[in-house]
Amino acid sequence: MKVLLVLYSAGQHAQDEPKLLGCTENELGLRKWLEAQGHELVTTADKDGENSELDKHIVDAEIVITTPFHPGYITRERINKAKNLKICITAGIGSDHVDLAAANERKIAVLEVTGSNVQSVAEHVLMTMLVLVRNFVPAHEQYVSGGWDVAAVAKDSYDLEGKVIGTVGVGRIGTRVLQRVKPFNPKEMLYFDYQPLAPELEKEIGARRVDKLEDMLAQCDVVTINCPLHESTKGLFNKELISKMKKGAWLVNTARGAIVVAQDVADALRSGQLRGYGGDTSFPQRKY
Ligand SMILES: NC(=O)C1=CN([C@@H]2O[C@H](COP(=O)(O)OP(=O)(O)OC[C@H]3O[C@@H](n4cnc5c(N)ncnc54)[C@H](O)[C@@H]3O)[C@@H](O)[C@H]2O)C=CC1
Repeated sequence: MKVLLVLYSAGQHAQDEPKLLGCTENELGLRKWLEAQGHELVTTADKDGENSELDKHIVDAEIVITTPFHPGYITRERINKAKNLKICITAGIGSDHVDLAAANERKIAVLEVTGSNVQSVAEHVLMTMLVLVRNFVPAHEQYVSGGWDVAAVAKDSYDLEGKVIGTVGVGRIGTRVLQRVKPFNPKEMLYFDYQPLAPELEKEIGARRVDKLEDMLAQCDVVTINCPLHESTKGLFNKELISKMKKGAWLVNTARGAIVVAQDVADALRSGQLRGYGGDTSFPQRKY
């Protein structure tokens, strides 16, 4: 079988740290094993534009593996060209870089490594909440550039303690976020999801389910987005939904950039409707 691996190139960093597996140099540690099984492995970082290596090799590849960090976008056009494609694997979580409808029509299986980095994301969410609420970045920038106007920093610096925190999506990451927020003594923790938490877990965490997203947003000081990007979450946080949030709330979106409308977030930050926004992903994912 021909396996096409689309990863970022790490250069010297790959040599510095051989455990940095998600790069073209270290190839997820797959080459030796795949070749021993008689498969062909093609690895590339070149994924954009019609003449990319991805476009060249997808034509006869049977398996494509890519990551959300340097995603090879598997569009309908590419799927149409990929006559032998049987499996798209996401070396991570979130397969929105694949046109799922087109893959489904062709019966191409789309698989991901469920649970693979959920702790890292939950910690990242907590870090982002603290950094935003504490007004850390402006304070840091001010200090390293030689200034120190303490009042300018202090007037916008708060604690997580006593705040209402809500998550959109309470799957593997959302649950871990709530578990990590709990020791900070929030006033309340809320969640919006189609699926309720198991009653014992809900009780253990001390979170409350809210049936309507808008109702949850109206109560939250901090909102964290932990649902997948799909047809009904694309552009979900637009001007209208953001206007339903509590004025001056913080929004943390480590899920996917396209769940928010970037311009509407920027406008809300300027108007003060949002006090801060923290992201971890953008759309399209920024090039290296
Ligand atoms: N920044 C990063 O590096 C990473 C980001 N992610 C993102 O986080 C997302 C969630 O990951 P997991 O928690 O592992 O997935 P999961 O499948 O365990 O949980 C997702 C939850 O979202 C809920 N959901 C789906 N649509 C919803 C909607 N419209 N409103 C509210 N809830 C909704 C589901 O019912 C489910 O409970 C991934 O799909 C991915 O986009 C995941 C890993 C790394």
